Amino acid sequence: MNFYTDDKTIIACSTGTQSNTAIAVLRLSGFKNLIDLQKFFSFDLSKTINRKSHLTNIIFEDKIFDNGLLVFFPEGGSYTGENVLELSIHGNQLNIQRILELFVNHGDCRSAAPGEFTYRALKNKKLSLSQVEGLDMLLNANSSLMLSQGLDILQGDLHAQYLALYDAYLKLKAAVEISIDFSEDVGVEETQKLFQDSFAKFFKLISSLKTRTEGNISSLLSPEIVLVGQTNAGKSSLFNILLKHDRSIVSNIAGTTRDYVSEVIHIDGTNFKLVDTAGIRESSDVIENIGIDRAMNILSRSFYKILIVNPYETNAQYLAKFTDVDFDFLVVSHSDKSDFDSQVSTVDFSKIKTKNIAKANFNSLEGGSIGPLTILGPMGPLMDSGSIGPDSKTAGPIEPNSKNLGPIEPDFAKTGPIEPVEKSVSPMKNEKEGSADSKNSAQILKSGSIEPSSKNPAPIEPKLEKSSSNSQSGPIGPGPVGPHPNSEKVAPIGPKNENQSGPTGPIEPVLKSHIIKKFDISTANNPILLERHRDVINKIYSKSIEFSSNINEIDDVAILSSEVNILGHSLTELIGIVSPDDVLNSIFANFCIGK
Ligand SMILES: Nc1nc2c(c(=O)[nH]1)N(C=O)[C@@H](CNc1ccc(C(=O)N[C@@H](CCC(=O)O)C(=O)O)cc1)CN2
Ligand SMILES: Nc1nc2c(ncn2[C@@H]2O[C@H](COP(=O)(O)OP(=O)(O)OP(=O)(O)O)[C@@H](O)[C@H]2O)c(=O)[nH]1
Ligand SMILES: [Mg+2]
Repeated sequence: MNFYTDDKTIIACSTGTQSNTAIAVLRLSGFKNLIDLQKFFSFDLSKTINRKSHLTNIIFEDKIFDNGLLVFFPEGGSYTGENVLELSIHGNQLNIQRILELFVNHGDCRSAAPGEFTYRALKNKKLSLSQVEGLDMLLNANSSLMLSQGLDILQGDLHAQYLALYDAYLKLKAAVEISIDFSEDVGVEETQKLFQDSFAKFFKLISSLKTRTEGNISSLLSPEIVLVGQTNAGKSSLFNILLKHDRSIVSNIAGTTRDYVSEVIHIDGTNFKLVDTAGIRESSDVIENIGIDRAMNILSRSFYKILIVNPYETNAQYLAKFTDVDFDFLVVSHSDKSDFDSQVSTVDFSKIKTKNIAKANFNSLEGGSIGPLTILGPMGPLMDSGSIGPDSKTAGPIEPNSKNLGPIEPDFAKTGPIEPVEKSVSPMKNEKEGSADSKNSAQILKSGSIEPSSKNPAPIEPKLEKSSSNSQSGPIGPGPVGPHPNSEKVAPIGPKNENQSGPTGPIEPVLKSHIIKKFDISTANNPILLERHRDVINKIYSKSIEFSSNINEIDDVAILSSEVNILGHSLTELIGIVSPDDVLNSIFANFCIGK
């Protein structure tokens, strides 16, 4: 952090130096007296009213450089905590450069390094470390989720929660100290109670923060929707259908490789990267495997995974490659063809794990249509919804795990994360249970997907719900061909659903509503988007579990005391009392000049 060492006056343009704009704001911070800058202004600086704007010419040695507004923020009451002068000038880039040079050459200033105003705000305790991280998130956000969380953090919400945790920690530490000093006077039982109470409060706070670190959070930061499938499955057709109404916001993503194409689509305030993977045309196994590896890579980091299968050109070996992938949607294309149903029945879907299935016609003039599909034959063990109606799994019972978070439960260590609701009842999403373990899956299915839930949400697309029944989607018998032990339970459209018709409609809004619904559910618990915070929170959480197991062996207070200190160290890291240089460096790495 060597460029932040002096306390010279710094100056920069805070409104960007890329293109000409109507107005640009220059900021100077750290000068001793405003009056010392008089030579640059026609306005009499002794008449300056703090934090009010004054019209002035910017001058030097009889030459007028520009006409603009100045605002003075006195030391202690400014963004950086130092004396700050803001100049709103005309935003021509040459004008900006000329005025910056004027101050640097004649005003005892130097150009600010990127992030230096904010660094001074941090140094002068105008911002906490996490507020700086929030600012970074806000300034570099690419979704409304990041914008809102960045602002929340900047405004100190998260910091306040950390302080509450720290406060609970100090009480816990006090309880440890009391037990060392007074345990004989107070009595073992009393001491233990004090301990447990203070630990319970602390643990409650850290647990609720920990739940916000669960799940694949990095996939939410720049969420990708990935289309995979064999050549001619219809991936590009679906890609175009989904992009159709988003052309204005569409942009090419830099860094895409030749083997996939991606575009940004904007759904409900969030930018998603829609990725069309290339079908593999080469006959060589080696090349095909490279292609599949790449698809796997993209899939593993993606937010929403769509598998497209053309039942007329399906290769069982290809499908078998994806048995470990948890798809969000399986779309069986070419539903417009006459012998579609019988063709579908020839495909072995038994190894595919997906949350939703639909048939689709990508070839229609109206932009593609989607409809319910019954897969006749063995179903994938983890499929839980056969139509595009409301996802049953989004509303099931919450995983029993979540109840285990009480502080002094004996088996914290086993306490799984509280998954977002969708995950908790969707067996395929339950990574901890091992998605390939059919025994586990069967158990989860029993409790998760069959139970009709009172919490079932309203259908996401009510108008689609009403649409006419589809002759191709008749009910199926109880796992007619399926040797799979779960086939009866997972049969998406069982014989009991006499009137099962499922919605039929345009593909674009239906898929988008599924995608946004998953995004809403995944972000409902306000996940902590800062990786550093997640790491520290998890560290504190596991240390507290270790700590809790020692509570009952209160005799060895020395150990307890040293453990509580270790806990304290991680906490100060979280709060930013101790900020090692590398932490500061990585936080400031993203800042631009003028911030
Ligand atoms: N013109 C301008 N706009 C801006 C900023 C700025 O520095 N200048 N900001 C910069 O990023 C953001 C706003 N953040 C700011 C935060 C604190 C203070 C400030 O003067 N704080 C004082 C006084 C507070 C008060 O009077 O309520 C302080 O905290 O002591 C100013 C801007 C966005 N817009
Ligand atoms: N009849 C009919 N034709 C379709 C349907 N979906 C796609 N097609 C046609 O199938 C062909 C292949 O579709 P694409 O969308 O290019 O397939 P892809 O999966 O992108 O194929 P690759 O890029 O080679 O991996 C095109 O001629 C489409 O018009 C459908 O639902 N019904
Ligand atoms: Mg294609």
